[in-house]
Amino acid sequence: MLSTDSKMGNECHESLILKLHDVQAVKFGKFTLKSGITSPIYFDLRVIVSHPSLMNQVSSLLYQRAKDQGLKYQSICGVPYTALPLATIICANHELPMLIRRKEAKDYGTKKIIEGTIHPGDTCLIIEDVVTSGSSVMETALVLQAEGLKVTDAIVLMDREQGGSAMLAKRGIELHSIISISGLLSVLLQAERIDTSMAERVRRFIQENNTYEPSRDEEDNGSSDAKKVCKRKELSYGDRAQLPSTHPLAAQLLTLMEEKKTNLCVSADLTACEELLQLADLLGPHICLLKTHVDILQDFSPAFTKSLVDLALKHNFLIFEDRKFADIGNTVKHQYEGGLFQISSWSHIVNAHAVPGPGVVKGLSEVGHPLNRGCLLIAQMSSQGSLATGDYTQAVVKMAEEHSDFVFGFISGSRISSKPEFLHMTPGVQMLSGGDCLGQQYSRPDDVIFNKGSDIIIVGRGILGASDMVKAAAEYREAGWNAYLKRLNNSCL
Ligand SMILES: O=c1ccn([C@@H]2O[C@H](COP(=O)(O)O)[C@@H](O)[C@H]2O)c(=O)[nH]1
Repeated sequence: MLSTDSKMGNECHESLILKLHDVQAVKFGKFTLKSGITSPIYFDLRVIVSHPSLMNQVSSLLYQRAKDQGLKYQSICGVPYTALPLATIICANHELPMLIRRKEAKDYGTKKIIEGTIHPGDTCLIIEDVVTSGSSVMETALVLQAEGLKVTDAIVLMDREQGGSAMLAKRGIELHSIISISGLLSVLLQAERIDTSMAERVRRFIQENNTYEPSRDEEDNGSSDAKKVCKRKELSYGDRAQLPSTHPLAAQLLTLMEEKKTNLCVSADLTACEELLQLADLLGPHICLLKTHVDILQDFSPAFTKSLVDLALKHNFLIFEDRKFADIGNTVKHQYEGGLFQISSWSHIVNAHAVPGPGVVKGLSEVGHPLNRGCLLIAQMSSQGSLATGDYTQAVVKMAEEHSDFVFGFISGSRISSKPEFLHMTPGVQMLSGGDCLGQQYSRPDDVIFNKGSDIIIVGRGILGASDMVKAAAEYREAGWNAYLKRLNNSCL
């Protein structure tokens, strides 16, 4: 048993998930869907109308999610029918104007398709119970848009993670979900409502039945995000290692990635040194980087760092201490070089927030540059509500470019610099998108590497929480590498 909090996401909305199972809003077995496909899982959220406390709980979660996301909207519309009463509760409780979409226009009287007062130019928030392909949300959005309303976001109780979010994103609507299918399965598994074989069957079904089909244009160029950065033929990791402007440590990393055929960084968030060393030895052949949080180790000793460095040499990976320095230059110098951990003596890579200004990089560089160490700047974060966006992210890119003798890349959700000498590393990666209950948000390896143009996937609980960590690491490695190859093959001239 690992001493990590790898099952942390499981208590998320646990009581709600168990209640939904109690009232049979989620069922397991063999169900023939409208499309003719046989599914091992079935959702019928309509039943919750008979459970007022559940209706209240779901409505307040939907409202809270919009609030947490900082969404600005003037009205709310529920997708008919199940989400209609949910939208009503939200609007009544918070005195918000509601719009009702009719499924068919009345053939008498006003012939209206939307009931309520429409103010063209206003933003309307869509509420939905379950999203599979996203088509119901889209239908409602189109009707609202035809009336001159803006639709930028939709909140859904359950995302089946079968492509709805990608389809809606392509059409300019961001989908925010309360429960992901992965979170639901973990809770029901832990509560012994289902067994591992059922959970696996559902996971496989979800993965194999993605409804989102990228357009020809997307297939050719990556998604629209990737298209934005695809201005010339993409260089391979190996080619980028050879560029004269590439930092020597970045060159070493890019070279070993090419040699080992891996762009996987494992986030070894464990609290016991021996377990961490065992993990490094076990997963070493699959990874290019091992990321640590040395300050969560309960039994840290200098001997541990020596053993870790030996394993890095044995398996040819680099060590990245995710220290996130964020103080004035003089202080970070001491934090990096001294104290109990003496990070600069064993960690090839560290990272820093840009908040303090360039002094933080200068301070770290005074220690790290003579040792041939390198630094990543945190330009974006995977956590919900992160403030590292927009102009801040751009300012971080500028800071990196101005200190490229020490800074060689970013922690970011996507490629944010077009300079091939910079590396992009993305945390918040799991096989299924979703999140934990403390704000972590997950994207899939393919999305991160192929669509968003990042270089390295950072995976923690997706691997640490698996019953067979080596198998899981091999799967993430394959997914990340295949996405990279797909990107190379699709890059434009
Ligand atoms: O924006 C960020 C920056 C760092 N992290 C770190 O990555 C891992 C993610 O662990 P998971 O178990 O895969 O969620 C963890 O060490 C974070 O401190 C991040 O998640 N997001």
